Amino acid sequence: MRLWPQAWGAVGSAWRECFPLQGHEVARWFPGHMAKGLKKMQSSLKQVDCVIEVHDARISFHAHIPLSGRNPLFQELLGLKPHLLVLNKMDLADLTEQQRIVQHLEGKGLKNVIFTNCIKDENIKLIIPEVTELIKCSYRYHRAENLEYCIMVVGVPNVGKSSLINSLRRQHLRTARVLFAERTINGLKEVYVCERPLMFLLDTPGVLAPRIESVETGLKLALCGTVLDHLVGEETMADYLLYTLNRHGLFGYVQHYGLASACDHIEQVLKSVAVKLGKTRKVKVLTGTGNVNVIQPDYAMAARDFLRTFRKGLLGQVMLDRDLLPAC
Ligand SMILES: Nc1nc2c(ncn2[C@@H]2O[C@H](COP(=O)(O)OP(=O)(O)OP(=O)(O)O)[C@@H](O)[C@H]2O)c(=O)[nH]1
Repeated sequence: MRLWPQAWGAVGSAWRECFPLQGHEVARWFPGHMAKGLKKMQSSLKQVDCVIEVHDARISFHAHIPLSGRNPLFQELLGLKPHLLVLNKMDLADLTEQQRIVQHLEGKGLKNVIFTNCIKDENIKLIIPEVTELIKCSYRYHRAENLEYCIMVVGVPNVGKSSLINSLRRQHLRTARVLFAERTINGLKEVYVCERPLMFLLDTPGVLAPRIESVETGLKLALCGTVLDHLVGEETMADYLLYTLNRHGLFGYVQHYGLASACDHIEQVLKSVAVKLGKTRKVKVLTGTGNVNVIQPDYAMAARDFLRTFRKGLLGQVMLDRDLLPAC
């Protein structure tokens, strides 16, 4: 829900112009355990006709950052394959500037882009015809004689790769009958998704670019559930979320939590959230007369709820990359 600040008595409020990023070590948030997954993907690429890269639509501008940064060979092979970019979770994204996003991505060489919602199967039917066309227009090397298509689905963790595969199966397989025994290629599961044309998708583990360009990018990825929240810190993430919502004029949180007004101070917001949810905790305080138990708002629980509510889309649709949109 988009409301203007004055609706909540915040007339004249100046929202923070920037978020304090110092003191955060982004490298620590993104564990380097992804090399194994990359290796499996790299060795399977020769048996693949097309790559579907899935990204979170809320961070569309980061979609041109190659997943494969560390491994030039993988990147090279990936570059030879037809490529479709799926910007998923469109239901959670503010797509007011969809046209400009698509133009920006085209400028970066990403010409085939489809926005999807895998929960409601929105735009899913566009994928197989697009992939088929891309393969038909490409050179398949030694696979030219092969009548079945093998598509690799890649993307950072939690963007909806498995959901996309399930959604494609829902849309294209009329029968629950298992027509093909499950196969694996280099340990990656191959899933039957379509009969005509005969198409299999290769599910891959979520893989992140080895180096995240900035703390702010790290925070955006974290808000999208790409890393475990506790590695970044729920309260830091909640603060970055509040900063973003206020800057974007998204004050749905005020109504959702029954706050008196919009506010840019995370501590105050989390306090109100905790009180509203009845989340308190006992803390021992040392006084002159000994230990006393004091009831305090549970800020950690409140931060978790704030993030969960945002991820369910209950605080409004957001484009986390809005600041990166090039000026017209
Ligand atoms: N709102 C919304 N949620 C989605 C959509 N697609 C997937 N999800 C949710 O996003 C979460 C992650 O989806 P997965 O399909 O497990 O993502 P993944 O990319 O396979 O995750 P990894 O295996 O960790 O790499 C799940 O809770 C899904 O229900 C979508 O289009 N909209």
